[in-house]
Amino acid sequence: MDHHEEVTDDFQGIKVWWTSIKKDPQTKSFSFYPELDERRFFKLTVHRRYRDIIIKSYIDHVIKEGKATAVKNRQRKLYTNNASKDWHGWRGTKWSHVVFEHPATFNSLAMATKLKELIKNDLIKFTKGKDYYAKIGKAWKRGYLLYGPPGTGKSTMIAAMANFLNYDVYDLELTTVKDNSELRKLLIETTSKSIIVIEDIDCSLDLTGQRKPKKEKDDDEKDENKDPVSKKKKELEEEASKSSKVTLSGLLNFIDGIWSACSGERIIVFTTNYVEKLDPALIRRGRMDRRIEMSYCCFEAFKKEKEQDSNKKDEKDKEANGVSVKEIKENGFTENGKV
Ligand SMILES: Nc1ncnc2c1ncn2[C@@H]1O[C@H](COP(=O)(O)OP(=O)(O)OP(=O)(O)O)[C@@H](O)[C@H]1O
Repeated sequence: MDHHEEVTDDFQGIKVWWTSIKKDPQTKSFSFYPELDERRFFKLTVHRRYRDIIIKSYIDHVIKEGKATAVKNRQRKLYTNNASKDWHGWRGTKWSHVVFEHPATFNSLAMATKLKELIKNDLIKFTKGKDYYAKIGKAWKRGYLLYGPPGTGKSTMIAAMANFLNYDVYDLELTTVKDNSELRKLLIETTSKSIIVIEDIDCSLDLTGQRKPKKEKDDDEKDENKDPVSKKKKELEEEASKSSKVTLSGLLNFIDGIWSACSGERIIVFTTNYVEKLDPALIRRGRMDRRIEMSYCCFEAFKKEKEQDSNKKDEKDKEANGVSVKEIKENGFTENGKV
């Protein structure tokens, strides 16, 4: 707002006036930073008879709305953890970030509408649950397990969740975390209003809690048939990996423990392609509040996809010829709704 600009607001039928005021410095001393000497404030004017209501309720309401708007307008971030050798030194940080700009939304996600609504309601309930979690004495956190074959939209779902809630995303790569103590330090540094993601949990930790990089695991079978040099190299690598461990119990304890001590809302999402490989302790209720199966899309979801494709095609055709294409071509479905 400019100097002396005025806006009005309405609160429970009461009209209030806000005026922006700028005051120049009283002293005539010379300053290299003149703008720091300038004083700006807002004057609130209201009829005398509403003074009590405005002081008791309106000011709180304005502060709350202000905070919500700041959260909505802030640039969200996608964090990835650095290896511990990069944590120290004057430029050292535990997490690196880029601006999070994934376009996925629940609208663009091809999935049964009922399930989408269920997830959205669950998320909304969670964000409004501050008092509830405080009352029951539990950390304000929620765990989701997304499982299903590759390419069924698990990562897309996480992006849609982050966009829906306006949360930051922490992509925690466990294969670069040496031990439980490093994991603890990383988790403590996460901020509230964030989603912590551990993708392909079955590849990052095996059932004994030992780390194992995904690529290594995929190559295991091929390596068996290789020459003795490769075999020896693999043995040495395995030895090295054993000396640095993030255990499953460590991970679970931190999730349950650390965040009870930290205030603020956090969601943790695990993804896996092989739910049957996971330790039941990881996926029991209380640790993973919701388990969501991502599968090849049902009829409803497929229809949505086709509609979107058709809309995109419409736009393109309009650009090219000035005519719209209405027809959605028939596609093959099986009777149980899977494609
Ligand atoms: N249900 C879906 N709705 C919209 N797009 C989808 C859906 N499923 C997959 N896709 C698209 O397919 C691609 C792969 O999806 P995504 O990476 O989310 O799958 P994933 O289950 O996380 O795979 P992986 O297990 O290999 O990590 C993305 O480009 C995404 O847009």
